Amino acid sequence: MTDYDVTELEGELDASGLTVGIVVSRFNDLITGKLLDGALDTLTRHGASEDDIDVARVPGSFEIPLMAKRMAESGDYDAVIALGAVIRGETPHFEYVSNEATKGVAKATLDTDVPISFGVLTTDTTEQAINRAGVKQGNKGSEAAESAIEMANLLDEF
Ligand SMILES: Nc1c(NC[C@H](O)[C@H](O)[C@H](O)CO)[nH]c(=O)[nH]c1=O
Ligand SMILES: CC(=O)[C@@H](O)COP(=O)(O)O
Repeated sequence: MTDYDVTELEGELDASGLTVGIVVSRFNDLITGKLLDGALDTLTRHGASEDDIDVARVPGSFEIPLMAKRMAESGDYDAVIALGAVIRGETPHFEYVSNEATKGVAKATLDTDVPISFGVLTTDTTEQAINRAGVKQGNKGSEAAESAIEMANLLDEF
C-alpha cells in the first residue's frame, strides 16, 4: 500500500490512570455477567486499577441510557461502558428495547461529550448471545472496554 504523509491520531490501548464507569443490565444476567467479566478483565489487563472502576446495575437495557448519561455527566469518569443483552422473544418488544437502548446511549455520549461504548447485545437467540459473551464469537464486553480505553485516550488529545 502507498505510504501517505498524513498525521494519524489513534487512542492508545493504555487504561492506566483512567477512571471508568460501567452500567450493566441485570436482565439476562447469565449473559451480562460474562460481558462484565470481559470488560473488567480487559480494563485491568490494560492497566486500569480496580479502585478506578465503578459498576452500576440497572434492571434492563431500557434503563442503561439514563444511568450511563448520569455517570458521564458527573465528571467522574474518563469513559463509560454500557453492557446489556436484549434477546428476541415472541413479541415486538425486542425492537423497542433494542432501539431505545441504542439511541439512548448514542444520544448520551454526544450530549455529555464523554465516550460511552456500546456493549449491548441484540440477538435473535440465546445461543447467539452466549457466543458473543465469551464463547465462539468473542466477548462484546471486552470489545466495548477496548473501545472505551481507546476513545478516552484519543479524545484526551483534543
Ligand atoms: N426483554 C429484555 C429486557 N426487557 C426489560 C427492559 O429493558 C426494561 O427493563 C423494562 O421494560 C422496564 O422498563 N431488557 C433487557 O435488557 N433484555 C431483554 O431481553
Ligand atoms: C426483548 C424482550 O423484551 C423480550 O425478551 C420479551 O419477550 P417477549 O417478546 O416474548 O415478551
